[in-house]
Amino acid sequence: MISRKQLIEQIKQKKSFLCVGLDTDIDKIPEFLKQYPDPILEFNKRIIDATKDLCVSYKPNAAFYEARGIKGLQSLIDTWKYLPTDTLNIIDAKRGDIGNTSDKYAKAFFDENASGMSFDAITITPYMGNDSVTPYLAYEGKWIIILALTSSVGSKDFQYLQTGDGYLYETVIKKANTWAGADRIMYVVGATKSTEFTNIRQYAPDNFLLVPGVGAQGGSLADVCKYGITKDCGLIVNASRSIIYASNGEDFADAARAEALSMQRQMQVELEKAGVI
Ligand SMILES: O=C(O)c1cc(=O)[nH]c(=O)n1[C@@H]1O[C@H](COP(=O)(O)O)[C@@H](O)[C@H]1O
Repeated sequence: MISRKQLIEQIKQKKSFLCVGLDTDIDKIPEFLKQYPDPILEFNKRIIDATKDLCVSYKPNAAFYEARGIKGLQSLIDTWKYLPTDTLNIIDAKRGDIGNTSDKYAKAFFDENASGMSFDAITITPYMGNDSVTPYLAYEGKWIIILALTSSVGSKDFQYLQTGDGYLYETVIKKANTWAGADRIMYVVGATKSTEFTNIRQYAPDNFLLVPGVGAQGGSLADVCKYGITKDCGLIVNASRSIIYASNGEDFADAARAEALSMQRQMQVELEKAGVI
């Protein structure tokens, strides 16, 4: 469990707002790891060991684990057990369903006694509304991270539709703000949408924004910070492939560290510029 205050402290201490995405793909990890009983877990452990002083968050994407069935679920559980307790550990599950089903998703990812996992935060699709979100909020201290404006090309299909109250993504933020405060809700905003950050900050001045889309998707960290950083930082920037697959040789963990270090250094500059540290 990690509170807003603890998250901000971590950011100041590590001079970083990096989230390392554990989108671990059996077809992309180094060959030599295949000798281990669970190559995915072995890969994740080494990535975590190599980056944990440089990042404030980890985000395994559930799809990469679920795609492997029972083996994958076990890797996810064991990865969760290995995650540091002081980082914000996000399950990127992008769930959303009617209340009693959401109850079960919340149990699956937040209740260690039920499932063997208890992440600090979960990504949620908001389109089924209030009752699809409230079951997660029943878990005290846990975060929900609502998709607002995604990094994907397809974001224009729905998120930019005019609702009469602005774009649909703006309506999502305004509505979700009535469900809980900035100590429980974060919003996903893609790094590829950096020019929208000024606008988004009007509706979400204090919320942390989870920002994927730098690295492999081409978003710019400098632009994200220019428009989105706040006095408390207010940003968690995710990179998955550009860090974890920086090399697919025996040096993969060192290469991941080098990539994470380069991002952390840029983040330190931005934190200093914004007066956060
Ligand atoms: O919710 C997310 O994390 C997410 C939202 C979004 O708008 N775009 C996006 O890329 N993501 C996720 O962020 C990660 C990005 O991975 P890389 O492009 O490899 O850095 C993937 O796990 C995506 O599923």
